[in-house]
Formats: sequence, C-alpha cells, structure tokens
Amino acid sequence: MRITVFGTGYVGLVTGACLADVGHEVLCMDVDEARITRLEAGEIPIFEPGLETLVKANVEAGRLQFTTDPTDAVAFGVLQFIAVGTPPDEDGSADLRHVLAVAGTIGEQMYGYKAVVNKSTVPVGTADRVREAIARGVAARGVEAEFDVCSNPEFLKEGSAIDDFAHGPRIVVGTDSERVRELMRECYAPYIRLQEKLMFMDVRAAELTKYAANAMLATKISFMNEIANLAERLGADVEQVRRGIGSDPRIGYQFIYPGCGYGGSCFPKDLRALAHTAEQLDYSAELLKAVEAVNQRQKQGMFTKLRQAFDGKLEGKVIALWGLAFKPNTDDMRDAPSRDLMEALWAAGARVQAYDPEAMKECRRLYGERDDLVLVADRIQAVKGADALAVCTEWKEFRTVDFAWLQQQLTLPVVVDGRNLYDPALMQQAGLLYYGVGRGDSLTARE
Ligand SMILES: NC(=O)C1=CN([C@@H]2O[C@H](COP(=O)(O)OP(=O)(O)OC[C@H]3O[C@@H](n4cnc5c(N)ncnc54)[C@H](O)[C@@H]3O)[C@@H](O)[C@H]2O)C=CC1
Ligand SMILES: O=C(O)[C@H]1O[C@H](OP(=O)(O)OP(=O)(O)OC[C@H]2O[C@@H](n3ccc(=O)[nH]c3=O)[C@H](O)[C@@H]2O)[C@H](O)[C@@H](O)[C@@H]1O
Repeated sequence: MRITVFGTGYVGLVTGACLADVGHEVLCMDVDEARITRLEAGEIPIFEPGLETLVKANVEAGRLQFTTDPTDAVAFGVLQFIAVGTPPDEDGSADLRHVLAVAGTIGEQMYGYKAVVNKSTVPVGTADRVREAIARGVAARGVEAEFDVCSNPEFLKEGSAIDDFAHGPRIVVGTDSERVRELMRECYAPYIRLQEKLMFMDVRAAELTKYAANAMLATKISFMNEIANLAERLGADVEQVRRGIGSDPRIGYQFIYPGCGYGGSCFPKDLRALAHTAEQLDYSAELLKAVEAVNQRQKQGMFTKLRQAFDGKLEGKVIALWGLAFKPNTDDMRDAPSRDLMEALWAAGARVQAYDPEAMKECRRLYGERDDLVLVADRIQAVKGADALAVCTEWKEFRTVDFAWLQQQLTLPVVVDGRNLYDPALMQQAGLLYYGVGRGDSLTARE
C-alpha cells in the first residue's frame, strides 16, 4: 500500500524505512530541506544502527522516496503518518505546533479518503484537535473530503529502533473506525504473521497508553536510583540488590539499572507533559512529580561525588569523561546526564576532556569551541593528564579497562562510574578510588 510519513527524525525515518522494507511504497516528507537533500544523497542525518543500510536498500529498490513538497506528500498515501517532534513547551506541556501544522497541510491538500495516523507522542485529546485542523483546511477550500484520525503511538528505543519497530511486543491503534482497522491491519500485516500483536482500543486510551508506558519505565528507574542512594548510605551494594529483586518475575530485570539518571528526548519531556496534563485537571500527580525530582537529583550525583573527592576544590582540575550520549548506540545528547555533569564542572572551574564513539559532533554543535572542553579521539587520550575519570554512558568499549594502567594515568586517582560498569573490589585493588552508584560507598552521604 502507499504510505506517506511526515517527519524524518528517529521515528519518521525508521517508520518509513521499515514499512518500505516489508514491501509498502513510502514517501517521507520533511520541512527541513537540508535534511531531505542529505537523505536523497544517501546520507542519514542521525546515527541509528542499521538505518543507513535499510534506507539505502529501500531507496534503491524504489520503495522509499523523499520530498519537501506537501502537495505530493498528501496526494501519495492513503495512510498519512504524522511523526513530527512534540518538544516541551515552556510550562512542560507538549508543543503541538508541528503536529497541527501537518494536520493543516493535510486538510489544505487532500482529495479523496485519507486515514491520518498520529505516531508522535501527544496529550490525550490531540486526535480531536488534529481532526479539527484537517476539517478547517478542507472547509476553507469549500470542498468535501472524507478522512479518519487514529492514534498509533510508537514504542521504539533509540539505539535499537529498527528491531523495536519490527519486533516490538505490541502495536497499539486507537480508533473507532472499522475502515481504519482494516487499513492498519494491511499496513502492519507483515509484522504480525507470527503473533497477533495489533491492539485496537479507543483513541484516548491509545494516547494515554504511550505516556503511561514511558512513565512506568521512568518510575522503575527512579525507584532503583532511590534504592541505590539508600544502599550507598547503608553500606550495601545495589547491584546485588538489583539481581535479588529482578529475579522475581513480577519485578523483572528490565529498566531497573541504577545510574546517573535517565535522559533522552522522551522520558524527561513525557513525564513533565503528563504531570502538566494532571495539573490542568486539578489533579496533583504526586508519583510523577517524585519520579522527575529523583531523576533531577540523580543527574547531579556524579558531580557531587567528584566535588567530595576533591574536597570542593575542582577549580583547574581536568576531568576525563567517557560517554556523552544519553545512552549507547546513539549520537543523541538531548537531556543527557553528561550535560548536567559537564555544565556543573565548568561552573566549578574544572576542564573536561571528553570522548564518545558517536556523539562528539553533536557535543560540538551544542557547546561550540570553549577552553574548558577538549574533545579527543579516543578513551585513552581522554584520561591522559586527567585528575579523575567520570563514565556517563555504558558504551561497550568502556567495559574493559586495564585498571593498573588507569591508576597510573589519573593524578588523584578517582573514578566516578555513573553506570556501574566496574567491579569495585578490582578497582580498589588497583589503587583507584572508585565511586559507583549505590555500591556501598558513602561519599555522597558525607555531603
Ligand atoms: N526519538 C524516539 O526514540 C521516540 C520518539 N517518539 C515521539 O515521536 C515524535 C517524533 O520524535 P523524533 O522522531 O525523535 O523527532 P525528531 O526531532 O528527531 O524529528 C522530527 C522531524 O519532524 C520534522 N518536521 C517538523 N515539522 C514538520 C512538518 N510540518 N512537516 C514535516 N516534517 C516536519 C522535523 O524537521 C524533524 O526532521 C515525538 O512526539 C516523540 O516524542 C516516540 C517514540 C520514540
Ligand atoms: O518514547 C520514546 O521516545 C521512547 O523512550 C524510551 O526510549 P529511549 O529514550 O530511546 O531509551 P531508553 O533505553 O528507554 O533509555 C532512556 C534513559 O533511561 C536510562 N535507563 C534505562 C534503563 C535503565 O534500567 N536505567 C536507566 O538509567 C538510559 O540510560 C537513558 O538515559 C522508551 O524505552 C521507549 O519505549 C520509548 O518509545
């Protein structure tokens, strides 16, 4: 079937490429001309494992095309996917400007029936606003046009986006239209041959399902970070506790890794947006607020430990930083814990020598050239001449380290491990002062 996708970011491009890969004809539209020019030249604007190969193969096969032309885009697909950004507004609510702009475009350009499928993460009730925006565009032309609007939230994770899209546990579709159900069955049929994963529900339930899923996952992380902070003060190792509770299938092992706080383009913004929705309804969402507050505090944790280790004297110190991206296998630094750490270190007069396998360009774009930020070519250069090492992202290449070598590189020699990658006992044996997250040390507690 013919499908149009608005937006060629993480979600739009992955959706377009994956749907083309299973045989659909896909036209991806973006207002960002430079992005479309790059895509047409075979360049992928984001780092996402496997995406470049998938896009190229499907472009070559003639199933995937790109455009900036709204008329072509609306004319192309019977399904019109909206996968544009919903960044946080100043008050934390989701900014629907781009979603409603696409809806307006569809209304202004459509002829014949269209099923408009919203994939962006949007507050409950947005489908109604999308419907109104389309209807206004149609009415302004004095024509009649038939359309439906449904919700099809996306649950992919950056770094494993293609696999998540293709093999995710469920495909949620919120609609009250049988015609939409049929079209969505046809669209996703190649993904549900082995297992019936399509879940039809009401539009509002589908919209809320997306926020509830992200809020639940963020809650697990903040809960575990809270336990880690207690473990630090109690002299217990939270990694043993994690294994102890994860083995209970009612709890499970996933999303209970303590760390330096969750980042990325979704958990922080979606938690805030859901809390904002609650406020508008005069409901105080205590748990959501606590999840966010714990995360804010957690993001300061690595800096607090470094400040303690240097007795508050960070001025002029050089801190090696391994990992800038908010998680491995991405170049995305939106709300990354590394940013909180770097900004706090700079405010305290320290310098940062940083390395990340993929996010260096993004770091330079965000912070520009500055004396207190040196971006180096590998992890070894990052620790050369440094006083301490901080690890913010669990990239595979950071997992194995010659501790004796590391001990000789660092002047203090302190290692603050925001992802609990290393064995505290081995670190200590090598003469390193090791501070993980909830590993039984009480450095933070002494603040
Ligand atoms: N990044 C992720 O891992 C996930 C994101 N989401 C949600 O999906 C939505 C999209 O997120 P991302 O792909 O990360 O965003 P993004 O910021 O990477 O990409 C959005 C794209 O939309 C384009 N755009 C803006 N206005 C447009 C318009 N009027 N017409 C056509 N294109 C337009 C932008 O130029 C940009 O290329 C958001 O609501 C997000 O919360 C959902 C699941 C996963
Ligand atoms: O709505 C979205 O955009 C997406 O948000 C998250 O995906 P993503 O942000 O790409 O990455 P995650 O793997 O969820 O990691 C988010 C943050 O939580 C942190 N995290 C994750 C898991 C964990 O156990 N501990 C932990 O600190 C990660 O380091 C990272 O900073 C969700 O996992 C996806 O299902 C969802 O579609």
